[in-house]
Amino acid sequence: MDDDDCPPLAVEIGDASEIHRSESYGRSENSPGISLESPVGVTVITGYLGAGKSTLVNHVLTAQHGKRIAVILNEFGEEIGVERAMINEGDSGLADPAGLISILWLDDQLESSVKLDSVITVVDAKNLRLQLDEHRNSTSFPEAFLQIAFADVVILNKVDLVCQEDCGSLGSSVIEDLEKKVHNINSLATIIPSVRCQVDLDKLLGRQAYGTNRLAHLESLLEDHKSVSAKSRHDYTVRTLCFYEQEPVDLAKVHVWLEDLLWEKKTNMDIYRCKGILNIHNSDQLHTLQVAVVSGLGQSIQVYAMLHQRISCQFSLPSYNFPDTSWG
Ligand SMILES: Nc1nc2c(ncn2[C@@H]2O[C@H](COP(=O)(O)OP(=O)(O)OP(=O)(O)O)[C@@H](O)[C@H]2O)c(=O)[nH]1
Repeated sequence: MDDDDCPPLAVEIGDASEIHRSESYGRSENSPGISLESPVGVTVITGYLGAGKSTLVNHVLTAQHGKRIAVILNEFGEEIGVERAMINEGDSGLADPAGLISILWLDDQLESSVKLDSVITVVDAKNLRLQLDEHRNSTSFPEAFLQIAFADVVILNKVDLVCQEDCGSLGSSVIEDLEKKVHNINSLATIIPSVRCQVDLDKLLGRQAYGTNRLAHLESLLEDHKSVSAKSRHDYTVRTLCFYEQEPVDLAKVHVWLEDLLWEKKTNMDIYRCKGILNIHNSDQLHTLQVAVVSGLGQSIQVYAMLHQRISCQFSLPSYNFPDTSWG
């Protein structure tokens, strides 16, 4: 197995305060004390046709935030650079954010000048239901699933079209229902309802969703979704599933488990994204886990989270059979 093909390793957390000092969302003249050496954060904005991506970009570019922002447009049709690399991944490459994530999420040791910060998916509140329903008679999932599965933040845009006027009780229940649909696919995504993507940019930029050292953030994210569990064993959509283990785990066993799941594909499922925190035997440090996998088309699954040995997965099979989680 090449190094590149190796399963992801849990990363030891060093002195967190030290790490935070050297990390930033890009370089800002208004951020004294931030190292000029820190990589520039890259936020990937994705979403279905017409959902409001350009509207969001315009908002980001015109809002007063003191950050210096560059936009790279990846429009369909101009086969250059990153886009060509993604097209070569397969015919869904353009709308599936996985290809772009794999290009931007680089090993720290490569000392890249850019760093993947987070994936933001804009969805159209009016059409989301239709877009998700498209898969019913298909063997693969429409892009809408993948875009939500990879999202750290989902902007539920155009809520004005589903709740008229002041968004009374009927409107809010429609929004709650849509939020539920999104969380069924990806329970760890932060959902922000919006009109014309008018979202507080502090909630979008600099999230460090792929950071290996934001322990408190990751822990509270996972804790909030502790209740997510394998409720339905018959579900044909992409979804999230959680595992939780009380006792410290053996890192080697976790590696084998991940290998079976991600590389050997013993479950015959595709994994998109894993996040987690591990309490390892004989280690006085907690370990975090971040995985993003570029998968092919077809049945899909997403292992998402571990909280002290808790893992959640999004999956798409009529029944599932995860490798035994005896990590102790
Ligand atoms: N009613 C309503 N219209 C919106 C909202 N946000 C965006 N729009 C409109 O929706 C249309 C599509 O918005 P865009 O921002 O161009 O969407 P996009 O995702 O960039 O579109 P493509 O690049 O074609 O995929 C435009 O006419 C916007 O003005 C919203 O919250 N409510």
